[in-house]
Amino acid sequence: MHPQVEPAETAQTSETAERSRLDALDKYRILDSEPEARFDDICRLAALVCAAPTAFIGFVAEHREWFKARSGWHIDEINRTDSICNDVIASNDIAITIIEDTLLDPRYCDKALVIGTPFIRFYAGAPIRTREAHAIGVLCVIDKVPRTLSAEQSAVLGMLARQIEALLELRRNIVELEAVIAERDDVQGLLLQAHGDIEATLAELRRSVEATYYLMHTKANATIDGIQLSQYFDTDFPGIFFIINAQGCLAGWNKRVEEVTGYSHDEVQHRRAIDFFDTDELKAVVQGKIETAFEEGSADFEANLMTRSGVKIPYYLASARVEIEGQPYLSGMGIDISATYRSEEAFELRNRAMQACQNAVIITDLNSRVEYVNPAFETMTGYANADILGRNCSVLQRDDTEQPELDNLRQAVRAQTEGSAVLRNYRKNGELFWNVVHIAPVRNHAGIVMHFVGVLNDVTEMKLYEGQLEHRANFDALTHLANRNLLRDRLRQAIIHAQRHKKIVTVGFVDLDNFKLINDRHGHHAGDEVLRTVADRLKACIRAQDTVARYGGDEFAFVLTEQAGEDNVAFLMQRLLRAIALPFMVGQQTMKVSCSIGISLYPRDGLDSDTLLRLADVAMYRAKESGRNTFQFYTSQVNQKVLDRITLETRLRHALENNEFQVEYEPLFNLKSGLIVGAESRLIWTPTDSKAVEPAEFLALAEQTGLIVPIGEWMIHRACLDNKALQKNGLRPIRVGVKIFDSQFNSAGLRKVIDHAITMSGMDARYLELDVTETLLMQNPDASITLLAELKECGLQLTADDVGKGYSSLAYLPRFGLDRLTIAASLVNDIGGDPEQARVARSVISLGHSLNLIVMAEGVRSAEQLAYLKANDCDEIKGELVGPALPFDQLSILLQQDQRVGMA
Ligand SMILES: Nc1nc2c(ncn2[C@@H]2O[C@H](COP(=O)(O)OP(=O)(O)OP(=O)(O)O)[C@@H](O)[C@H]2O)c(=O)[nH]1
Repeated sequence: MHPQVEPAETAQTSETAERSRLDALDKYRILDSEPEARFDDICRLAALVCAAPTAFIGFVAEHREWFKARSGWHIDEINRTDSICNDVIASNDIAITIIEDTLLDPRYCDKALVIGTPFIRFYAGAPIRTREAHAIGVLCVIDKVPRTLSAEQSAVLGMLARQIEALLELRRNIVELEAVIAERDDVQGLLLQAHGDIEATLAELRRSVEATYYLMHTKANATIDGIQLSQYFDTDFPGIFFIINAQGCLAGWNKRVEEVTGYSHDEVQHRRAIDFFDTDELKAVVQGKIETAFEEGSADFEANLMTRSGVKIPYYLASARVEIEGQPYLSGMGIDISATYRSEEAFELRNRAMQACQNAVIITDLNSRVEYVNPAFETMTGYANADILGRNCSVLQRDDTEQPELDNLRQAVRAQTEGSAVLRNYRKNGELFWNVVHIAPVRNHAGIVMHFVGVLNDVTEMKLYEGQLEHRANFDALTHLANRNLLRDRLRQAIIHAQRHKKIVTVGFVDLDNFKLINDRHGHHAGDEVLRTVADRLKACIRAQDTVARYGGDEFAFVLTEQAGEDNVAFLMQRLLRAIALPFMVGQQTMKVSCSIGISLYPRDGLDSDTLLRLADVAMYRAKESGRNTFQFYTSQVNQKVLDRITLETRLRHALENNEFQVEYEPLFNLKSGLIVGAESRLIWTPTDSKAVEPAEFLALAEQTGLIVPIGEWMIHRACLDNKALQKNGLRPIRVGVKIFDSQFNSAGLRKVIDHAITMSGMDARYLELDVTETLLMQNPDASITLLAELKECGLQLTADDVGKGYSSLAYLPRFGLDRLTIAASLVNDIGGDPEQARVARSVISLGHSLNLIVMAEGVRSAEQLAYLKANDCDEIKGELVGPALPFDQLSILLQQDQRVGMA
């Protein structure tokens, strides 16, 4: 181990790795390339799916990050030192890098792009890697607010990065193929030349045959055996020349024969022609050729000549029969075709590179006529080589030639540059498919463009999938209406149009009234059905060119253009309210639902989409406050009221964590003994920065916002803990009553909350009394019966509050498993004033007793009321006459005194 040399080695290794990464990046020729539609599409889709305002595709070069495509950002490149993507590249991690809040990360909190435009708070980057696994770029989405990505969004981002890699491979294929095709063109030139040489050999052969005749006839005494013919053939011919006699032996030859074979004159003399060849098999072939030439007049063939030293040289050999002095001879010639062989091999090799390319390859001439397609092209298009050779490659578009992207390719061909396009092409069987096409000119060694090469990638499936993603990102799955994304987009477009043409845009915000109850009573499934019905009705009322959207939950919104004035809008709103309020069937049940609508107008109320939507929402709140099932235009007064409500809501949301709630207890007395038998808990809210807020003011808001559920839970815990504390102090045990609010009653998990409160406090459950209003119980009596039975299993006591106020529940009351009834305070109040109401109070007492329930009267203010209740056998009372609600300490003192209240 040499620890001291490690850092230097590591530095060197990373420097080498960086060098090869930069080399790999160069191979794609992507830096500073023209914008390309496909990269732009991917970028836009990444932003849409990840619901991010900005996305970009960046490539990290030596000193800079350069952006190939951007959505929602307008910078071409940044310094590498400012780049967050640089870290993604450096980590060489294949996973997506997510920085949920850059300001909380010391590596990024002071980066220029974090503290300045575009103020990156959230960053997610999927690396783009080469086939050798070098990270060269990143597909990123960024946001101005801290956040994260869902698992699905991460998966889509990764998949889009893979698409970019496939596009890059097309570019790299092109770069590699350009070289291959240029070499192939050069080799083809050599081959043509070699074939020309063979033609020349044959011509020379004819000449030599004639010359041999001439020689033999003019030099009457010449013997031809054993002579070197070169002296008679003063020629530049680079090949060998020979004469073979009837015995198959060399009778004459030129000097080249000895030079090529390495045999001396004497060795060549009378050597059989077949002795210049290697194997017996080959010798037999050559012998056959010689015999053919003697019999038929000529023969030619290719074979390896073997030299004296054993080297084999490929030769093209041709011979013709001649007669010399009445004797048959063969006059023959041969040329070395090693170079041709090599060229052919090279040609084959280049062809194989294109054949093996996974992407479809097409080579055309300068008039776009197809010269070559590889097997992948055949598989992709269904066109075999023979179908398409010589045809214009526009055959792939059939009649669909008006595609704007085709101009990119036409322009590239004209300018003899690279170009790319996303095209609708058609297979041989007529089926449409989507292609990414990248083309480039191919230059020969003299720099002249001879061909164009195109590489095609079938992206049909990807296009379909992207279409689905886009649909999902823009439309609501339940109702198929536009979602808030698309609505905002449409609203922005409508504003631009209205600005140009001096028109009005109407923005409406619709919220269903008391929709929660539908879910609670009939289940989520029925709720969904209601939402779908409302969506259909809204759509039916609004013109097709306008936009209706599901904004979220039970909220809808619409954007209307071309509406002439408020009167028309008001008329339409009335129609809308009526349409929504019509009864409809869900399963076997008839249902009704109403909605509240808020409206804002461009340009009167606001000039941008965010403001208009916010103000329509504000107006909708006002419509709710005006009693629901109505609409309201935005006005500044509306704004003030709603602002007050929103302020209150914000404070209420923090009240629990700020410990701003207390509980007070109103004592309950037994009418016979006069002793305290219970205490009714009451919630008090005193915000830290203001005076106490009236329960009437905040409880309704807590109900509407759903905050009542955690607040109610806290109250149950507090009441149990306080009551147990009294018992721990040795006081006589009493019941503690807790009112259950509507949302609490309907929320899942009330039983769990109660179990938890009882266990945590250690109080015996029988000292807990839950008070539920009769109205609430009767909203869905069957469901109430089930829930109350479940709650009773804990051992607690149940009281029906406000009995006698309205509902006639005689059939149900016995089935609720109650322990007590409380006579409605309004009835008690009327005792002494309205005899009829007093009689109703008396009936409630009899009814309770007939059901074996304890009956309590609340809100007792006067001695007269007390006397009446006592005379009619009411069991328990509370009210200002006998004692107000008290803080825990004072209740404790009161219990310590355990005084009887005079009940005379
Ligand atoms: N069935 C169903 N319910 C949903 C869906 N999305 C949200 N909700 C429910 O819609 C209800 C929205 O209730 P709110 O608008 O807050 O209250 P509300 O009962 O309509 O009362 P107001 O708006 O004050 O009239 C909540 O109970 C949500 O759980 C959904 O996709 N399907």
